[in-house]
Amino acid sequence: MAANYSSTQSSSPLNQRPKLNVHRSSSDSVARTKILLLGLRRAGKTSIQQVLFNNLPPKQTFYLETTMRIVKHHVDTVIPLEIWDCPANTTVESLGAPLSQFSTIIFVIDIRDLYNQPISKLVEFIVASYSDNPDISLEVFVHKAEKLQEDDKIENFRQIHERVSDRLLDMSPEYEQMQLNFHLTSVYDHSLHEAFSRVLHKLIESLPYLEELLNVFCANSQSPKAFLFDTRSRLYIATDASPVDSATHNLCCDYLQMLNSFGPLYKSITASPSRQRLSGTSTPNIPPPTAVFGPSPTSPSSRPHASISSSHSSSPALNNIATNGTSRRNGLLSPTPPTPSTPTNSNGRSHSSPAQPSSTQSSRPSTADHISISQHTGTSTPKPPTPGYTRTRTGNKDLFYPSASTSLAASSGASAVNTTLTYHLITKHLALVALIPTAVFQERRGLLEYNVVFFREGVQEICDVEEEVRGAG
Ligand SMILES: Nc1nc2c(ncn2[C@@H]2O[C@H](COP(=O)(O)OP(=O)(O)OP(=O)(O)O)[C@@H](O)[C@H]2O)c(=O)[nH]1
Repeated sequence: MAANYSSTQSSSPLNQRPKLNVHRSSSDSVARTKILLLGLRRAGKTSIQQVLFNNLPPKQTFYLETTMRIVKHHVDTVIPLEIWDCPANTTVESLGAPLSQFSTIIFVIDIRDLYNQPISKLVEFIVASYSDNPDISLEVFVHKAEKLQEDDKIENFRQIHERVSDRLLDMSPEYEQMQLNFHLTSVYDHSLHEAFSRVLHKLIESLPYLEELLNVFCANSQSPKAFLFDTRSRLYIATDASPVDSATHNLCCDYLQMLNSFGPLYKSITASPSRQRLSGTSTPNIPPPTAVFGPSPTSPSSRPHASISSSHSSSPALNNIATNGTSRRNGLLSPTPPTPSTPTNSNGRSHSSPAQPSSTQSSRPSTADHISISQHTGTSTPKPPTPGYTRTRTGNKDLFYPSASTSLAASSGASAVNTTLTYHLITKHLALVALIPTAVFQERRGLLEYNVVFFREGVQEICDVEEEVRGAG
């Protein structure tokens, strides 16, 4: 039920994405997307910023001091953000910058605050945005939702929504054109992460490409759901086309949090500080594991050498993601549905199709050492990981990509499918978290990781373009 009322946005975020509105400050070399965080005193603005981007434990928000002046926070995720945490008395005039500079306004209202004051303030900003920046994305976080019982929560949420709409309609029917999105949020559960992720999606120009990569990955890896997460904030940057259900999102978020917590316990002998310095891609959250895995990379190229391409799609990375049970035809890897009758050896190797990359580690791209060890706990509670990593060398760069997995026991019924939750670091700050049927994970592990290589390549290309635009624009 929560999923139904947590956000009132009706159409796809893709349709609502405003034009790229970025500004470079004199002290900053990158152009940042600006987000305005507004609301009355003690509404929870600073808590939201600190919990999401500073890893502040929710309980410690109690000790935050009142914000006396505007504080600008720089956040580097898939797009560079500048979040303005404003004091309660900020007005359009005292803001010190035109609203046209901002891409999004997030207005925070305490869910128990049904009085006029917050609604008047919100309406003031909506009216000003209408004339200054009609493309701005207006988001209302009805916050501290966990404080109320389910029925009261829904009722208060409805009332706040209704009062804002009525007030705008009373002023002028033209304000109805302003698209307002309401979200129920709390720092004490995952609703805040889910809501902020949805806000972020409207700002990511490259979202359709990331989504397409995820769609292709899911289709070819038999994954029912995959997320691309920002590892530090645990916001999901993109997901595949299947609907997001809160339970799955929460599970993936928890797994990421657990990996973030346990990551520092793992250390690789091969990943010496000098190597990590050389790479410039140390992974602060999940350093590589203690064991020494596999041989050192020998090829100077990070690109897998499989010469697989397709004329059907514009992205080489998309084309190259292989399916479970692939066959090589005319130099292409093309999908063939896995046939149960195909004889396989204990490693899942198909005897009928020697060219299949799905079955063995050795058939994976030769220049990437793929070693990842999964942990099968037989429980749905994520346990400390036994991560692995992929090491890839690009020119003089030595890149480490930790990976981990845990199996989740099917809840009930003989027909229930056991699922494995997998984690693969994709870029310095982005990770792919996917649900994979355990049977597929065990039997087609090589292929899965093969697909991850191409997925990673696609995402890195997109991030490079984004960086180039922001840096040069
Ligand atoms: N129950 C609950 N309390 C919250 C939540 N978020 C924030 N709080 C509490 O609300 C209080 C105010 O939080 P702040 O983040 O300082 O609020 P603010 O809007 O920045 O306040 P000002 O700086 O005065 O404008 C703190 O005691 C927080 O612990 C939430 O989701 N649930």
